[in-house]
Amino acid sequence: MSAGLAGHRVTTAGAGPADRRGTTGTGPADRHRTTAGAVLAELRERARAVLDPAHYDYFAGGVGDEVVLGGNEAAFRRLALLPRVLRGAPTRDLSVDLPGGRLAAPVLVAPTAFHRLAHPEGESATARAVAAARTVLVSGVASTVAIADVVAAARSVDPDAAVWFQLYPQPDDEVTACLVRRAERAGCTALVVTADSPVLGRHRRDAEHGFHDLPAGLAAENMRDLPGAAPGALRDIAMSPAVSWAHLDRLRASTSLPLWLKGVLHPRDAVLAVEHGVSGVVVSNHGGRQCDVVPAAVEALPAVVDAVAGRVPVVLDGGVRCGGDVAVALALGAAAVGVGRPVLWGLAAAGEAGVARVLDVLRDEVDHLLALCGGRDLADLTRDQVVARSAGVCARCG
Ligand SMILES: Cc1cc2nc3c(=O)[nH]c(=O)nc-3n(C[C@H](O)[C@H](O)[C@H](O)COP(=O)(O)O)c2cc1C
Ligand SMILES: O=C(O)C(=O)c1ccccc1
Repeated sequence: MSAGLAGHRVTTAGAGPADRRGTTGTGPADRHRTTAGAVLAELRERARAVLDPAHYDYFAGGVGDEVVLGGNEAAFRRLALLPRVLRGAPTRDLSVDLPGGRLAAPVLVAPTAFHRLAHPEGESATARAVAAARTVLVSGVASTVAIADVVAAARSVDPDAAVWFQLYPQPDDEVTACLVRRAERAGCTALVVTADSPVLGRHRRDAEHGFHDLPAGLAAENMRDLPGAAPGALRDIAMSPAVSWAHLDRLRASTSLPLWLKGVLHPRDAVLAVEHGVSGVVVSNHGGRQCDVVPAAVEALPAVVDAVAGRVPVVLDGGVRCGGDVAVALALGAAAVGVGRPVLWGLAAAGEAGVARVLDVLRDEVDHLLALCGGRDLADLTRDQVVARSAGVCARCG
């Protein structure tokens, strides 16, 4: 890496894999001019400009008064990292092994619905970008491309690409079982069960736009040809108000795939999840889309990490918008983070290349931060490095 600085040329030896890439539209020179936060904000604005306002607000919006929506990002701004010094390493290893796949960098793509609202190629474009970045796509049951085609798109880029399948347990066990078989047959390498949605959150923005249905030609393609519906017909994705640990047990018994539980905030639920045989826990408040009274995801993280006590990995999603957010979450004990909306903005703004850019700037910024914090690999980010900061210090967010 080299940069002109006050008339001098400053060179860093062995700056690591970041500088050998450049396949995703963010060349080394570009990296010196911008930040992940600025890139993600710009992509969001481009997405806002190209999307139907109802679709933009479906993606952007949250539940209730959107307290938690804003709180996820705000909570990261209140945390700072204390670097360790004189612990240098010429290169860094950002990879992480999780049940269900290896990530080249600790950022996976959280499940979000209806990617074809953002871009005509929908989840296929997302899957190709994620596979090229050698991380994991958690593909939602509410995808507008069938899961078999999502996995095929990922494997067209990398035959070893890992795609996980997210599902809501359906009130009819037979329907749930059929979805699991579909994910297995497609080649998914893990299942993610979302537990924070026994009922749907109430989204004011959707109500104001009258946005309740997908436009003609788009559908939740995984919901075709399921038990209880006519051939070719679509079933609705149902929420299950009576969902219980027994549903999780049946799911656990029905597949040999690693099972993740997503939407955990209470440490005792994390312990129960481990006792019920999950392979991993996702600390998440659904990006502020379900319950508007909960803490920020990063605020809930440390207690869950402590409760799980290393028995399974913990992933966090919600409000991750820059490399610093990733580093803070990892220092607090997350094995990796998920990003939701930034991927939708990249997809809407520039399709596959836009998603690639989101993943690339985040990975590059984490790599740079790890170097600044004296880390050789992600285990070198530890909780003692996280401290509170006074509010209002981020130039971007105020
Ligand atoms: C438009 C949208 C759709 C979502 N759909 C799902 C879904 O179908 N299943 C699920 O488990 N989570 C869903 N989520 C939640 C994400 O998986 C994730 O928890 C959240 O987006 C993370 O927050 P972030 O957007 O701030 O990164 C959705 C989020 C958004 C924004
Ligand atoms: O919009 C969401 O957040 C979500 O989780 C969902 C649930 C059902 C269908 C589509 C998306």
